[in-house]
Amino acid sequence: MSQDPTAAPQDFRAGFAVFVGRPNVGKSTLTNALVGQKVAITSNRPQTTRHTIRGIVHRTDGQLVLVDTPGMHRPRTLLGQRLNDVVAETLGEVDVIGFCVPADQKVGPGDRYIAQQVVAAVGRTPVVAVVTKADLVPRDRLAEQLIAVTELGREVVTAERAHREARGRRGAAASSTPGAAPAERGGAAEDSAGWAHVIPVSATDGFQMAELAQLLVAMMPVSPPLYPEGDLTDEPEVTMMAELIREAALEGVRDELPHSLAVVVDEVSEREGRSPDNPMLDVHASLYVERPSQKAIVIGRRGARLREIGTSARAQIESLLGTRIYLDLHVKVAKEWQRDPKQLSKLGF
Ligand SMILES: Nc1nc2c(ncn2[C@@H]2O[C@H](COP(=O)(O)OP(=O)(O)OP(=O)(O)O)[C@@H](O)[C@H]2O)c(=O)[nH]1
Repeated sequence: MSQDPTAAPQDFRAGFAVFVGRPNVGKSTLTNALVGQKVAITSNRPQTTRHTIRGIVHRTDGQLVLVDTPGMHRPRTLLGQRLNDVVAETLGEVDVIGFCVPADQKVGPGDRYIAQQVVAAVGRTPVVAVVTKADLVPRDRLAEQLIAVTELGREVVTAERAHREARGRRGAAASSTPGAAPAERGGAAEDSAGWAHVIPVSATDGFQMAELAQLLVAMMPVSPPLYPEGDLTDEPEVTMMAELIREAALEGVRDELPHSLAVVVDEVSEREGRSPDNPMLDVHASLYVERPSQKAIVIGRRGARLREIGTSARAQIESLLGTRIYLDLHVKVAKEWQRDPKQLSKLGF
């Protein structure tokens, strides 16, 4: 990255943040709203975000690199297990974690499970509880939710602390060494019993978005910018294309397809003989499903659904790349691929 570190102010802060939470709580929308451009994929189907996609927030006082993770959930298949491994790995590499809970749903076992996982995984990384979709509830219900989320933080942090003490303070010795000063950054599991902050936001109407960005930047370490200005995402375009195709394929399908659909972009090539100011890309992609019945769903009657998927994905990819594309889609059955490590690796999981 060719950034001149001397150009940044001395107290500039930069680092990584991740949003975690149940599927559909608004993590991708939040990332997009903070970054100001569509980088992660949103849809009203749970778990469209499978790959880690980063958006970068550039501010005069700092830079936030947002890592968008898949929703954490209880592992059921090997795929579920891998998703959780990715989440745990990501948690270990960031400077702050945003634990997202929607304002319009009661704090439930799913939220508690994730809160426990986060607190158990992070050690001294601060956790900010973000109450999303604040626009969906009246003020009094928002206040109740803030109290419930604060209470959840106290509960899981206290329990985790007790658990660590019971294990003979393994790993805690370092943090109690004078000078280690985890208090400086408000480590959730170390200092106060609870989240470092609790903040309500709405990504759709912009409520508290600037405050959230400021809060997160303030929690970054002092550092020169990590990426040059202008970079909105460093996710390879091919992955973005696959995500857009996957999103189009899931749209309007009500069964279990989300867990059974993977998209691989097999080839991208420039169409020959086009003028340089009007180029065109040929994109060949495969949609992998688990069973022939699912293949039929994706293809639809006489290929009608697959054509719709192609049209919708093509429009999205064209607007992403700013180039005309020809999109060629094939649907393939990869039997039980969710449980087969070899297939998983082939598909990039
Ligand atoms: N009213 C309202 N809806 C929101 C807000 N943020 C997200 N949504 C909606 O909630 C749904 C889920 O949002 P996503 O951003 O895809 O959720 P996610 O947590 O990234 O979901 P996964 O990718 O499944 O983990 C979408 O239909 C969004 O439009 C918000 O602030 N207000």
